[in-house]
Amino acid sequence: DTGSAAAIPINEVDIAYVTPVTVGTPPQTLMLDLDTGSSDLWVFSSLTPSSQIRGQEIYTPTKSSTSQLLNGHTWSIRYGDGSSSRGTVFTDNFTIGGLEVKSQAVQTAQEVSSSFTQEQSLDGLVGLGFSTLNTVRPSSQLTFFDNARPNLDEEVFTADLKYHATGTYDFGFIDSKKHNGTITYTPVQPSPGYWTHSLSGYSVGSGAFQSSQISGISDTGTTLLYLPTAIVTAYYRQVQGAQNSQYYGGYVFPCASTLPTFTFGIEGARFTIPASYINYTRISPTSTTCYGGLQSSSGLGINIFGDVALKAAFVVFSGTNPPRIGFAPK
Ligand SMILES: Cc1nn(C)c(C)c1CC(=O)Nc1ccccn1
Repeated sequence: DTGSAAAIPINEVDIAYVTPVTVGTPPQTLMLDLDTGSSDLWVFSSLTPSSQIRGQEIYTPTKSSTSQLLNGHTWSIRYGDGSSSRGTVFTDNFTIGGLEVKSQAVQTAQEVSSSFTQEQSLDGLVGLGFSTLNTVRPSSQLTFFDNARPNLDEEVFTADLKYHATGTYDFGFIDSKKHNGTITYTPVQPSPGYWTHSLSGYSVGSGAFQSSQISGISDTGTTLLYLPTAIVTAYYRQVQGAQNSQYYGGYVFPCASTLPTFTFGIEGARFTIPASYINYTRISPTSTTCYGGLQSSSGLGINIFGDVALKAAFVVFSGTNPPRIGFAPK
């Protein structure tokens, strides 16, 4: 089997991407954020207090003839940015881009934090990390990818995220039309459950490539690129008027600044992030101060290769044994 579905930016700065999925019988369509940085599949639902819903579509298990309560099971997740959700669990038929998993664990939210309520175009998440991270108790549940894997033509899914445009997620095949040239693979450390791998180094603008192993996670559910402070200060040193603002919680600069590109290495391959991706957003609609798409990871305890980096490549998440991740130009 294979599947292919759109990755649609939810706002004009690509803060997140959503993908249409269907749950239940007859199918209920929701727009979910496919997130390689977590492993819970949760949705806004008929069990979510209406005070916490602002325009999201919901899954109503009682309207589905194929839903089954997973008795006595609950879940609770907190993301690195402080957002959270929790609730109960049903199993039901679940499809992404024509690929169906029967009896997928669908985690129904009974509480979501304010940042999820405020994200009106996001109806939940599909965790595509390793199932070891799943928070359902007393028995943890498998991700959509782990459930689909035995039926997939190839044990892979790919992310082709785009800057200010709709891209695709493919399951079970590598679409050669979506990338130019070779896919460079590098090993993934599957513990504790993120797609953890190393960059082989970086360069700023036309500067020399600095070889250094930088370990981090490729996370489609995180907007920006978070790297060690030394790298980030070297980058913004090239930007007139840039500063690390306590007030705004990161590097800001005059929107009219000319930003350098940022290049990262995967083994011997090089991927260049255009300056436009790093000129992320104005700090407020009328401001001439802009917030950077490259920020320091020092407070996070982990480096995160989020959408700002991933949209510069065609990315193959390979569930083979051992797992690996591949990057190709596009
Ligand atoms: C670890 C981390 N620290 N900080 C500042 C960020 C943004 C992260 C990553 C993160 O929280 N990603 C996320 C959030 C909600 C849903 C899915 N993914």
